[in-house]
Amino acid sequence: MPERLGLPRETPLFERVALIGLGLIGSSIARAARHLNLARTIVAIDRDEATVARVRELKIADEATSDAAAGVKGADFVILCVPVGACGSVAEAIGANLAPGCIVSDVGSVKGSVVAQVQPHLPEGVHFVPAHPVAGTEHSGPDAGFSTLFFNRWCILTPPEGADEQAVERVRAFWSAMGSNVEVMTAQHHDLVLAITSHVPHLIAYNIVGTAADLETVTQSEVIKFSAGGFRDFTRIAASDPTMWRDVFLHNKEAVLEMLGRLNEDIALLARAIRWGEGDKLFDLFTRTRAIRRGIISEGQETAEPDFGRRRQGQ
Ligand SMILES: NC(=O)C1=CN([C@@H]2O[C@H](COP(=O)(O)OP(=O)(O)OC[C@H]3O[C@@H](n4cnc5c(N)ncnc54)[C@H](O)[C@@H]3O)[C@@H](O)[C@H]2O)C=CC1
Ligand SMILES: O=C(O)C(=O)Cc1ccc(O)cc1
Repeated sequence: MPERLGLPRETPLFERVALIGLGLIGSSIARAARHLNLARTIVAIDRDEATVARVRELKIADEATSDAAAGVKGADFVILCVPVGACGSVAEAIGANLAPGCIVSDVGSVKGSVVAQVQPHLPEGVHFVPAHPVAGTEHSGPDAGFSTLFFNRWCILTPPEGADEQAVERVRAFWSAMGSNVEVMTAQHHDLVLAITSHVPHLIAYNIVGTAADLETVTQSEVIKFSAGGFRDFTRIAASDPTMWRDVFLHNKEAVLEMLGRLNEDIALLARAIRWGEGDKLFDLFTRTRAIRRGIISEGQETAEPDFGRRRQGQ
């Protein structure tokens, strides 16, 4: 049974949850929150009128509007689900309308920059608990979301020093109820770890697919025709949302550049091993990396299925 601060399922964790940005992540939260009764009322806010209209059609929220300042009125939990580069302007637009005691959170893939952008716009008495669900896909928009996206995935909270403990626990309870494993760390540590585990891998995917497409000897049809195995996996990642990923790189610049520097050194060593026929070096590395993959699989991250339905029936 996921943690719900000891509340029964009939009692929502929050009264009025305002989600700003109803793309993949925001719409997944809306679906999960409704399915698991985490909010009495869900307010969907998106600046794009077509998205607001689609949210109404999908019936994944109780209210839908493009007016963020009006939409957050009376909310006890507001989650920014917009690209990280938009968090500051959204916080500025809603700041004056946030009720005292309201918890503001986000889902951004970068944390340090989001804290720096958002914090100055939050009035006294509003609690900020940044979050990052380490779960997603290459798809975007309100149709891409699904209620089980966060099940058995990590969600990292990066509360600033001196953050309200009760607010942190309520945000933890929200993500735990959606099936996430919650961990707390500093924003700076988060940005360093995610630079190597997520941001640089995406950059490599964008790069390799771009390079293959640019190669004059490899025509478009051959890239597609022979894209079995490794390259095909890269094309999935490289299909991820351009706005979101542009913002990630611009807002986690230092950590990404640091990790890219390390990566370049290691690639130079690999090139050298290939040039000089040092097969043992290649074999040793590939053996170590295979063990890492097998470790990930045996921890069940790739296989576990959510059981929201069974839980709901108390089984
Ligand atoms: N896509 C993924 O796999 C993951 C994304 N994230 C983070 O979640 C956030 C959202 O990403 P997605 O849901 O994938 O994006 P998305 O592109 O599917 O949705 C973003 C939504 O935000 C809206 N939006 C943009 N600027 C806005 C503004 N100023 N005011 C109101 N609405 C605005 C857009 O109209 C769009 O509907 C990003 O910060 C991203 O870093 C976190 C984990 C995984
Ligand atoms: O689609 C994939 O493989 C992802 O890696 C999804 C993803 C993208 C961004 C995040 O901050 C977290 C998860």
